[in-house]
Amino acid sequence: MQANYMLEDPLSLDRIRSILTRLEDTIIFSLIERAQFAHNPKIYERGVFKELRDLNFCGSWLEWFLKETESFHAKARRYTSPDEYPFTADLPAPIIPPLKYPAILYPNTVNANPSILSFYTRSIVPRITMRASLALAGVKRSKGITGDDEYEDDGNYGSAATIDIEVLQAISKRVHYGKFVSESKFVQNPAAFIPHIQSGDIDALAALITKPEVERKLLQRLRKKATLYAQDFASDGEPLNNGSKGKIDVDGVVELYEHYIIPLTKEVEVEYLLQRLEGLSAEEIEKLAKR
Ligand SMILES: O=C(O)C(=O)C[C@]1(C(=O)O)C=C[C@@H](O)C=C1
Repeated sequence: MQANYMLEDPLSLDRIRSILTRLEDTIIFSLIERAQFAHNPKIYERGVFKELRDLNFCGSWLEWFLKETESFHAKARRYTSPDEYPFTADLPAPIIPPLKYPAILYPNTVNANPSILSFYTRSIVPRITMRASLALAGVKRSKGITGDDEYEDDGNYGSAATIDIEVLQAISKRVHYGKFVSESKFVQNPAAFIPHIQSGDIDALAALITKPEVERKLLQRLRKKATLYAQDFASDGEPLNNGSKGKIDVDGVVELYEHYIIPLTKEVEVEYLLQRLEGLSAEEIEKLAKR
């Protein structure tokens, strides 16, 4: 959570959207970092590393990195914050008492991390690392090394997984902010949502939370930002026009938002709404509807 979040209205939609906008920068920059390395598909497959099997760890290299990193962060109470969601379970307890956060969200069990991990490793990494893998193929071909697999593997398993975690955490935070967006929309007009929550009408809820104009502007802004951040600069700070395609595939970044991040945020928003009345009495719901 932002340090000043207690001072402002935590459910102001403008404030929440400004956090989503700031997270765009974090996501683009971390994708640029990941794109410097080859795909390294080996780090996403379970049981490949003998060294992990020797540690009795049966997950992938990335899963091992997640477990180790999140265990450490959990001790520093990272996951007691309402906008932080770990990818692994059975984490250690914080060694210092949790901060007291005001209860802004309605209690819920919505967690999109399994979907995030799956689309990131299966679709995003291969897409954004294509250039690094192709460059590596050029080097290996010139050295006379053959074999398609080798083109995708630069051996930087630690660096790649470290950045993967940064990207995953940033996407996770962004997607789960959908809960705050949803709560904000719900409290502005509970009566509009309540009948559809009660009938479990997912399409009607999705229609209520969807704002096409906000999405259109977001994608436009994202393309501009990604184009700018992908630009290479000469030592004097002038943009380099050397025919290089830049540090990242801009279309890939826009597609990531269009096809995964925004739809998943909307899914989180709808799932959150579906749980929004759980445990409330008929009288409490009626009172809410009249607000
Ligand atoms: O800003 C909102 O109102 C949101 O719900 C967030 C978001 C997004 O993921 O960026 C999702 C759905 C809307 O159609 C517009 C944008």
